[in-house]
Amino acid sequence: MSGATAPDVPELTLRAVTVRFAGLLALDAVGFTVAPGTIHAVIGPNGAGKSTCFNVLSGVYRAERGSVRLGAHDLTRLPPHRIAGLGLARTFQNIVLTRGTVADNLMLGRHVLTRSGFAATALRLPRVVREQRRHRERAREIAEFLHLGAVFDTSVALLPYGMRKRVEMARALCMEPRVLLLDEPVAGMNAEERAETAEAIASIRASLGISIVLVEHDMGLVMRIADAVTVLDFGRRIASGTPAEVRRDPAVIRAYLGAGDEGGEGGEHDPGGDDGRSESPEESR
Ligand SMILES: Nc1ncnc2c1ncn2[C@@H]1O[C@H](COP(=O)(O)OP(=O)(O)OP(=O)(O)O)[C@@H](O)[C@H]1O
Repeated sequence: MSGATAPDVPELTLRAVTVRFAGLLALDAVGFTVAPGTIHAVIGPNGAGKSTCFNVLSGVYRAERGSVRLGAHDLTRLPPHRIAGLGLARTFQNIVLTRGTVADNLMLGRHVLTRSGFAATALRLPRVVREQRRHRERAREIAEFLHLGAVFDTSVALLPYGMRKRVEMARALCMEPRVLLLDEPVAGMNAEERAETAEAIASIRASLGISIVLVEHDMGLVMRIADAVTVLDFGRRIASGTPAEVRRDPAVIRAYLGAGDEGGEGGEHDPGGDDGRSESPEESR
């Protein structure tokens, strides 16, 4: 299913990560490994700890205990910009880009890779101009890869919601990450936009061979494109395995039915179990 893994994509490992907010254990000794070049989904009912996990990975929150490693690098105590510099790029759940053109936003993603300092840039030295041109060409390639080539010079404010979210994904890809962290990439999208985004995520993995960590409520999407799934509930890892394995796991079914009891129907938060109540991956296609 997956294409070749890029040669410099290392394993990403969380070991026994614990995060506490004023006595509440948001993550309780959670661990999992993202194998190079795979799509690894982190799922669970509301409040399970998914966003906390994401924020630990990207350096926004610091683990009280445990560790995060990317190959030989210990990321546990690094600030977000150092983690980004080591090749972890993230998208944000609630960001909706409103300013500049698609190109402007993608060039922001290239910023971490820009060598020229402020003075050289201000003076527009020839090597700076060459470097900028190279970055712009690469940004255009990435835009085309995500079917944004036709709107490269268009203001993002004029684009439909789903496309803006894809610009956000392209911006993260412009950082040339080895691991891409996607925080609810299809939240708020209609069915057509969801399908396009699922296709985009699968082709990022297949064509670029990078690892993808996906936090997502849309179970149809997770079951369809993830290689491995970690399930959290109340800050604990309650299951892990392939999509087929976790959707059959009694602890997972129990966790989601519990969430369904509190919040009405299981709906999109349902794991797609075999009990007939669930939205199956096939149904949501
Ligand atoms: N900054 C914070 N301060 C205090 N409590 C927090 C903070 N962030 C998260 N929490 C709590 O930690 C627990 C885990 O929250 P988290 O947002 O990680 O869950 P989630 O699985 O992402 O939920 P959702 O699906 O609703 O986004 C929840 O009980 C939440 O209220």
